[in-house]
Amino acid sequence: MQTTLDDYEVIETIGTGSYGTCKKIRRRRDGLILVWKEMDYGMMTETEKQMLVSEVNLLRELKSPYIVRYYDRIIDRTNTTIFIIMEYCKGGDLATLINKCKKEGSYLDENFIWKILIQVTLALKECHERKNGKAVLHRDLKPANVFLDTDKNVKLGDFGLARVLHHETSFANTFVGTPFYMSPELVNNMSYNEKSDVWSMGCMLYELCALRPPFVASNQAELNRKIRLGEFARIPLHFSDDLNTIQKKMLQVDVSKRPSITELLAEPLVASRLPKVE
Ligand SMILES: CNC(=O)c1c(C)[nH]c(/C=C2\C(=O)Nc3ccc(Cl)cc32)c1C
Repeated sequence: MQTTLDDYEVIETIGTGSYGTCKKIRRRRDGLILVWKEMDYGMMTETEKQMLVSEVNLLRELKSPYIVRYYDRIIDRTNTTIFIIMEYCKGGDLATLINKCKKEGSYLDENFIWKILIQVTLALKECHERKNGKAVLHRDLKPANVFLDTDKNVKLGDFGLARVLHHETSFANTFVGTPFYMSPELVNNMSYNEKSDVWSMGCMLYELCALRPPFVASNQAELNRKIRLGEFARIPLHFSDDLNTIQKKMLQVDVSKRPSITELLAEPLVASRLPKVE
C-alpha cells in the first residue's frame, strides 16, 4: 500500500545539505525511528525527474550492511518534493566526528579508522558491482555522507543522486562547499569512473587521520594545481606505516596505478582485516 506523509511524525531536522534537508521521523504504525531526506525537484526537467526516480529505484536494490537502507519514497506533487525514507544512523556523520576531534585536540583511534576504511570499501564494492548492468558510483564520497549506527558501524549514504542533482541544468548545479576530494581526472575534465570513488575514499582516509584534507587551497585554481601534482604530507607519525601505505595507494594521480575497489580488497593489508564470512 502506498505510504503517505501522514504515516510519519517529524521529530527534528538533523541535517541540511546541497541536496536537501534530512529529518528524523517516527513511523506511526510501529514507532520505528527513521529519517527522510526532502528534495525539491521543482526546477528539474522531465528527463532529470525520470533520472532521479530511476536512481532511487536502483539504490533501493543495493543491499549491504554498510549502506543506509532505503525504506520508501513519497512524492508530494503539490510541493514538488520527493521524500526518501531511510534508516536512522544514531552515530551521526563523520564530518561532525572530525570537527569534534579538532575541537578537543584529539585524533581518531587507528583501529577505528581501519574499520571505517574496510566498511566503506565493502559498501563501494556493492555499489560498483553491476546492478542490471549499471554501476552505481557514489560521486560524492566525503565525511558528511558517511554515517555511523549505534555500534559505530559505517552506513554509506547519499550516493548516486549526485549525478542527477549535479546535472548542468538542474537546480542543484550551484557548487556547495569546496570540492576538496575532486579527483585528478575530474580536474582534467575527464569522465568520472569507479576509481574516482577510490580517490575520494583516499582523501577521506587522509582526513580521518590528519583532521584536514590532503589538498587544501584558498581558490579552485590552486586546489586543482595541488590535486594534479598529487603531493601531500604523510599522515601524522603516530599512525602506522601500513595505514600510510594504503592511503598513498588510493591517492595515485595516475588512474592506471590507482587500485580499483576489487584490487584494494585484495591488498594484504586490507584483506587481513576483512570481516570473517560466516
Ligand atoms: C550531527 N548529525 C546528526 O545528528 C545526524 C544523525 C544522528 N543522523 C544523521 C543523518 C542520517 C541518518 O541518521 N540516516 C541517514 C540516511 C541517509 C542520509 Cl543521506 C543521512 C542520514 C545526521 C546528519
